[in-house]
Amino acid sequence: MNVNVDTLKYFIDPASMSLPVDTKNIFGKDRELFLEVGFGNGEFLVEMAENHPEYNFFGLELSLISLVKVQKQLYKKGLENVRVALVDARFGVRELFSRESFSGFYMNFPCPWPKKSHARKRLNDREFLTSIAAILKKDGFFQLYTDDDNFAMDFKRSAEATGCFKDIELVKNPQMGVNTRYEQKWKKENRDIFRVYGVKVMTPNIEKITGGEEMPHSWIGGVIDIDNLKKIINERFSENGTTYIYKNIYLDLFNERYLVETIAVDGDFEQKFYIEVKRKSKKDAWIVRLNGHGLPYRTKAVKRAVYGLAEILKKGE
Ligand SMILES: C[S@@+](CC[C@H](N)C(=O)[O-])C[C@H]1O[C@@H](n2cnc3c(N)ncnc32)[C@H](O)[C@@H]1O
Repeated sequence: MNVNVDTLKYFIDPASMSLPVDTKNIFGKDRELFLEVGFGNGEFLVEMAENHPEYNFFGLELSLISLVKVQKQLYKKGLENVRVALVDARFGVRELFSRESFSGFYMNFPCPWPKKSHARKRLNDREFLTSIAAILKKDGFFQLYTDDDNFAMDFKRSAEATGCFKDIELVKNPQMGVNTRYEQKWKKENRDIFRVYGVKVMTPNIEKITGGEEMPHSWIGGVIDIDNLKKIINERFSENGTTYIYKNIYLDLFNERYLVETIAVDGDFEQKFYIEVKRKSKKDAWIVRLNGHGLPYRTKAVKRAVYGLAEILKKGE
């Protein structure tokens, strides 16, 4: 079965909607809501959704293959109470949702990234646990399963450090499992399994890098100076923790426009996208705006890249 219009109903593209995601309306029915991060083959997400039609479930994944697989399963089973998005959970948990919108957070066998050089990829630092605390309701819970004792201990320590959770516990080889592919795999190898659990008591304040629905754009009257832009291709512009670089210029003669391939980085969140510079003959002006295909999240770096490009092109005015 290929992905079709029906399987796509489960897919949410948060970059193309105003944030936070309207979790009360995207399911059609407002029910208590649970989040799973890194659902992989989706055994847990699908089983939970099937066993609990009274709840809604949201899943975040980085792997497109996993996302497609899960959508097919949901469609086959006719489930209506799940939505999935392709997004890095570090960004997604912090940026996509309203405060206090979930009753529970699940993460099963996340990649442990044991190498020191990969530490930033581990989803168990204080920053990540603070983001989890922000989106959980009071008395909501987090639950982690992992085969990696260091990962489990760091997750627990980070949860404690936030001051946002109570009843935090780390249990070795708990009676109940989650029966995912990775749990089965590690159990076959006789590895120990760890469960970390905690209950939310306090909502922290989080500073988000997204916000507002505004689509950054700028008008330039008359002539633009493309030569000016060519001179700064691959130059790095940095300001207050944001960076942007214009990588390439493509001329689209047919549509009287340029597409400028751009990379924008907020902290360690990188996005690649196109800024469109299009002539509007009626106004005898050019508009500089985000290209609608593959819209990025409108972070500070993305907005600065759009307005910065307009300034560079204006030099020909
Ligand atoms: C080891 S697999 C576990 C899959 C499944 N939960 C299980 O127990 O079988 C880890 C999963 O997390 C996903 N993942 C890794 N980093 C992620 C991130 N930053 N955000 C969202 N998903 C991520 C991977 O794509 C992969 O599917």
